[in-house]
Amino acid sequence: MEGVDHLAHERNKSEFDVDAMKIVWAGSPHAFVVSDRISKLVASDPGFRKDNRSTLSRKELFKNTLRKAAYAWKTIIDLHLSEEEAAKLRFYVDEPAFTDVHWGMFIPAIKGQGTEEQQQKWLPLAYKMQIIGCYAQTELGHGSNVQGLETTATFDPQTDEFIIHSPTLTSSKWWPGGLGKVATHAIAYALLIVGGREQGVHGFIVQLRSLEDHSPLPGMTVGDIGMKFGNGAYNAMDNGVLRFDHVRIPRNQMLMRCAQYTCLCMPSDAKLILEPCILIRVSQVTCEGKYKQSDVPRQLVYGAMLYVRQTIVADASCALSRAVCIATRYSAVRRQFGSQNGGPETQVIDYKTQQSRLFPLLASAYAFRFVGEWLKWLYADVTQRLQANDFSTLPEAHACTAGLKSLTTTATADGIEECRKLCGGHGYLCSSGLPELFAVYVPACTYEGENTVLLLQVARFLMKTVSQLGSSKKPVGTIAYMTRVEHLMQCRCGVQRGFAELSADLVEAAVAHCQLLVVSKFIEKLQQEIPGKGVKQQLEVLCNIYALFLLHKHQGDFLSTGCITPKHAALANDELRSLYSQVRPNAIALVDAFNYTDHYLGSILGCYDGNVYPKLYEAAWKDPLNESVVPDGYHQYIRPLLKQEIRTARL
Ligand SMILES: CC/C=C\C/C=C\C/C=C\C/C=C\C/C=C\C/C=C/C(=O)SCCNC(=O)CCNC(=O)[C@H](O)C(C)(C)COP(=O)(O)OP(=O)(O)OC[C@H]1O[C@@H](n2cnc3c(N)ncnc32)[C@H](O)[C@@H]1OP(=O)(O)O
Ligand SMILES: Cc1cc2nc3c(=O)[nH]c(=O)nc-3n(C[C@H](O)[C@H](O)[C@H](O)COP(=O)(O)OP(=O)(O)OC[C@H]3O[C@@H](n4cnc5c(N)ncnc54)[C@H](O)[C@@H]3O)c2cc1C
Repeated sequence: MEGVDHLAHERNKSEFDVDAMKIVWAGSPHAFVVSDRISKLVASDPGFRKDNRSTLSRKELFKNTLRKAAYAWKTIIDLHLSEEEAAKLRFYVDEPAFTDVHWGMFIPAIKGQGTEEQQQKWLPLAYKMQIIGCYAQTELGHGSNVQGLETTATFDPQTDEFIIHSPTLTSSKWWPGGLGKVATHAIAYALLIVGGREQGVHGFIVQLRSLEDHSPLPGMTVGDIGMKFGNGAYNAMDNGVLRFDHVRIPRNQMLMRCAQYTCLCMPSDAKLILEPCILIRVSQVTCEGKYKQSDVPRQLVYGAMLYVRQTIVADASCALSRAVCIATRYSAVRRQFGSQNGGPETQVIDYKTQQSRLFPLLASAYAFRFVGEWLKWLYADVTQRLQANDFSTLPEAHACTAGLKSLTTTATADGIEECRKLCGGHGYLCSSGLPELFAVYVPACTYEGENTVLLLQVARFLMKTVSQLGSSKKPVGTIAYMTRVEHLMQCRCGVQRGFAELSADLVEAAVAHCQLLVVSKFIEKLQQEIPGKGVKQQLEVLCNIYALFLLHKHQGDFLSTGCITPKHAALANDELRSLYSQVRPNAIALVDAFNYTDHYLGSILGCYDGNVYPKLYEAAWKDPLNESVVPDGYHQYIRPLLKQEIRTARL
């Protein structure tokens, strides 16, 4: 029944102002208007169609992505879209592509690490897409261990050039998105050697391909690294391999303004303005071949990763909310068992077991949204401090971005898979949208810092803080709570002693610290004024679910450390069940508040009108396998079997 809203009765049950919640979710009235307009623009344009993606071969998929990227760019130019609108358009086009890395890493790296002259030269080209960039850090042999990178950049004072070279097989660049087939330029990271001395890893702008015919420049061996997990949309991304054979680049292509901090201003209407505004020179190679290093922390060389990690945290809530929207709508449509006197069966969303798996994920989507907002603020704050030569909060900012990137991406990847299971058998169909969402999302647990490696960084920061608790240096900001934890105050541990041996436990402590951050930022959000009938109440319920679910899941830890009694644990569980009942009538409206179009969701199970079965049935007939009634291969392989002619058949 086309045009009928099968979820209307669910929407009528809701107890809060959905439109007001949409604004809370978007971040501001302005952000909502932009997001709403651009998502509808993309959804209504057949040029951005994506429902046929899963049937394409890799080559077709890749070419289709190139077409879409070019079409998106044309749309951006023709409609004179602002930077903010253009970013939203790329988001809603929802196709992993070289453009993600060009806009998300290449440009921010030049903005942050490039000198004024480098920015003036390269940024206009990159903004107009007259050059396309990638971010080439990882190598075949080393990803996590950045200091272990083997590519060399040796300064030649005779010619005022660097010689970029891959001395070993393992030094081949491996993984960078966009590198394989598209990028014309790279920010390549290499071990700097000046006057025979190694000076650590630095970034260099290197042209890879001719701007005339796209052929690799002399000394470059470059290609794609092959098919990736899931056979789905991420294969539209040309993750690449690159080997340098004594490639020469001018000295002025070393990124010498090493404070990679891009100023991120958020005025009250939360309109995002990205401006490069920090000028701290960490290191420099002069034409005489002198390496000059200033006394600012060398960690500033990792600033690009800090920036991208906070964008990944913001993105986690988008991916998780998308999966939760699909699973919630489908759970309200799907009925199994429980028919009374020939009446309808029970909606699976009414089963307590379904609620106890689904609603904590709904709460997590909101929780990650708000902690992502806060992390943007933290990043803006550390940026301003660095401007004033105040490096004191850099370790905290690193711990927060690394830890929250790890926590939110792990929970989101697991959550998407749980949503697939919550949809039963139909969740396994590509037309549910969930297999592809999982395949595209799950590498977020690895890229931009493998999640366990990042948690070890948080653990190291926590141990350092604990070791200083008795000193005059009082912990502030996100670690201020430590002074209130008595047994921590009595600890006298060093960072190194026993760290490796206890690292598995320390990683758990790091997760707990990050969870505390998520919960406390949700609570802080609720302390703000939140307009709209019933909106704040709904968020309070979700916040309590998030916190109590964690307490329930980790009650063993809470009980064994004496933080709670068995009675508390039982009370928490009772309260959770009651909170699930409070969410139930509002569940559909709470996912409607994400304001996702059917195009963006890309899921028959999650479609707005809940008209699932006719759509599933119709989609099945569109599968290429159904183009003929008798399949190709019948005469060759099936008939001989059936006719017992298999021994004589030519296979
Ligand atoms: C389809 C896409 C969908 C969604 C994406 C959404 C949004 C993203 C937007 C745009 C991105 C576009 C596309 C994304 C898709 C893929 C792109 C992927 C790109 C990449 O993966 S690029 C490669 C990333 N690589 C890494 O992250 C490597 C991880 N390793 C490290 O960071 C370091 O090597 C490590 C582990 C920190 C170790 O450093 P080191 O060797 O120096 O050792 P130490 O432990 O001794 O540390 C020394 C000291 O420095 C401090 N520190 C470390 N890092 C930082 C930092 N970043 N900032 C500040 N300080 C740092 C550390 O704490 C130590 O301090 P201490 O001495 O203890 O005081
Ligand atoms: C889809 C995708 C896109 C990517 N895009 C890019 C890109 O555009 N540019 C780019 O430069 N790179 C890119 N990468 C590479 C990515 O950044 C690295 O894969 C990532 O940093 C992890 O490094 P690794 O592969 O060396 O993992 P490894 O470090 O080898 O991890 C393997 C295992 O070892 C463990 N481990 C490693 N070190 C430690 C330790 N010290 N203590 C305890 N355990 C440890 C890890 O926890 C993990 O379980 C991409 C990767 C993927 C999957």
